[in-house]
Amino acid sequence: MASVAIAADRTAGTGPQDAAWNEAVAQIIRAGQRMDQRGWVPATAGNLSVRLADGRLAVTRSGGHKGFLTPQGVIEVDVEGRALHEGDRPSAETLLHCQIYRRFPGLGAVLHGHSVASTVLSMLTRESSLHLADYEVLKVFEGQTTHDTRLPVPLFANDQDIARLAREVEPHLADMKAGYIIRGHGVYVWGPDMDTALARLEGLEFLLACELERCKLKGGAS
Ligand SMILES: CSC[C@@H](O)[C@@H](O)C(=O)COP(=O)(O)O
Ligand SMILES: [Zn+2]
Repeated sequence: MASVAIAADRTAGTGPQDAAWNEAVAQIIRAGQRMDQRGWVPATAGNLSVRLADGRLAVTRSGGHKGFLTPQGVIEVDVEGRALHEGDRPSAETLLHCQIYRRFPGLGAVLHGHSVASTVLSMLTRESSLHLADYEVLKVFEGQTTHDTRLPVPLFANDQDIARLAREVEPHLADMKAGYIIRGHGVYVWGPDMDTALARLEGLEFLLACELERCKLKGGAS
């Protein structure tokens, strides 16, 4: 992924200054732009994070537009999701990112977006998962080698209490192959690095868009 120029004069309290941190910030900015171009982060929706090789966590600041991030829009948190620099307010959903990093030690990036397809499809069914089957693009997910498979994408009730939502998600995380969806809200997807996480998000969103089209043609949810 190409680098984004990082301003040298960071303001106090916005995080560390070093090459690895700046690269993580650049990846988050680029990914936010990509997600915005695809219409997956309307208004101030979505949040993005990177885990650096030394274990530091870089996450988007709460409330900003993720398509117009600057270096000041990315801040450092600890493994519990607490800002390390006074005055910083990390994403309201930081706990969900931290939970995923804790569960998967090799993980490098977590992405959350609010696409139309994930929002609408998750509100059309009462099932506890959406199922994606027979699509070639399923091979974008880890361990998938054929279209001839059926991947569940778990659905969880939306909740403004993120700690409670994290407790709902926790028992299911280890088995997830393609991320998960919060009903009427959006998707969480991850990968060993930002490029892979973005590819998986793009794959999942493509598949959800296909499912939405099929629903429209059939006149109901699958
Ligand atoms: C447009 S409101 C969206 C928020 O409530 C939330 O779901 C979200 O994705 C962004 O929150 P943020 O705190 O900026 O990371
Ligand atoms: Zn959200």
